[in-house]
Amino acid sequence: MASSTPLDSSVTQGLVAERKRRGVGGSQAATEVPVLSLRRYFEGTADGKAAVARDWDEACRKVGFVTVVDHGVPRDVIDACWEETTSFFDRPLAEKAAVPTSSDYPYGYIGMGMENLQASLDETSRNPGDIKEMFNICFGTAEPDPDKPAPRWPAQSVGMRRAWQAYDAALARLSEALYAVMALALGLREDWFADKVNRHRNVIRAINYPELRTPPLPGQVRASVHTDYGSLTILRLGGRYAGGLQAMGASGEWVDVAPRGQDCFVINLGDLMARWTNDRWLSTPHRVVNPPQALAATARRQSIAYFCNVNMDARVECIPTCEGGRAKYAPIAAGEWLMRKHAQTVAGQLCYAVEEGGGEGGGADAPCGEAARGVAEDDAGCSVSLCPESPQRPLRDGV
Ligand SMILES: O=C(O)CCC(=O)C(=O)O
Ligand SMILES: [Fe+2]
Repeated sequence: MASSTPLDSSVTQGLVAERKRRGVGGSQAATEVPVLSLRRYFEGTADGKAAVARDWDEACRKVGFVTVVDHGVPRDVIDACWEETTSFFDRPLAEKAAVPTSSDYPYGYIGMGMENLQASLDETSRNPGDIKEMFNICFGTAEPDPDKPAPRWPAQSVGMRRAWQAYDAALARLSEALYAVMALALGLREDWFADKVNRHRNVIRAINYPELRTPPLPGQVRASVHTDYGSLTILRLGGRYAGGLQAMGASGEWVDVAPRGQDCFVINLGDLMARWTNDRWLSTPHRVVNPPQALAATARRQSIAYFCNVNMDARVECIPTCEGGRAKYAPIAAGEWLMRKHAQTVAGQLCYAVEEGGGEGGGADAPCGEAARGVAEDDAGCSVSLCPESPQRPLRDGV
């Protein structure tokens, strides 16, 4: 089903025009996200691998999204991570927010309304923040990576650590297979990406989209329109209402990305892969719209995004097989691009403090140490205080 809403139609039209200007391809009407089985890749024959690579190439040229089945990630690993994540989000706000995102730790907890993904496309965006809360972690690799901060966990999270670590290991293996598929699809040696990801900064981002008990603010959605920043994103979707994810087609039409069956991952490419491939492959704009009004009060949604990020110092420049006569983008260091985009989406949002029950104790320190104002209560009786500079409103009263 394709749809568009008037509220963000100017953003959509801007994206369509900008992509036309850059000569970005894609289907005129991307009606469906293709389904791709990785079985033949894992079987290991040259023919099977080449067939998977061809299908991958076609999906990435036309849509930028692909649903992957036969992915090799054990079901119990996925389920354990999923359940630990739901339990985490059910905990009191003060516990969740005890590990906040900050300028020196770009992972951790990001609360309701604290991120506006649309600002990653347009820094001047003053949209209300997205209606979701998140917890992010980056495990890194066994290779030395001195600038990488160690993972920070909330208190009493032994089960969560174990489950998330297992998920990270399994998804990192899947990402290695996908980098090999991508290399073959681009006519490169199968291990072409290996030395660009041996110190990868893959991130698990768990997202809770709570039930909507009161109407959202005008223009406020679960996740505003954006493109992902890195190389690829491996998404697991679910909850009582798993719908809402939409991808933008070449003419600005919005297409529902519906997960097929239970055991699949929805995968989309990010900006660095579009730059690397000189826009042969699409970093497709997408968003998560709100559930229909009639379902909103029970429509809790959860997703776990696994963002595959290459080495921070990897130089991303047009892959020779993609040049086609002219490289469109200047080379860029992957880390620089990723951190710039992340900072835009939480600009002015990092200065929040949390106090349990409105009183003392148990709360996280305000990362910026500045006086805060604008307090709202969450379900667990916690209060969230926003920095005076914050351009966006606290949303605890909006959900
Ligand atoms: O939750 C989803 O389905 C998508 C989230 C997303 O696009 C993102 O966090 O980049
Ligand atoms: Fe995304």
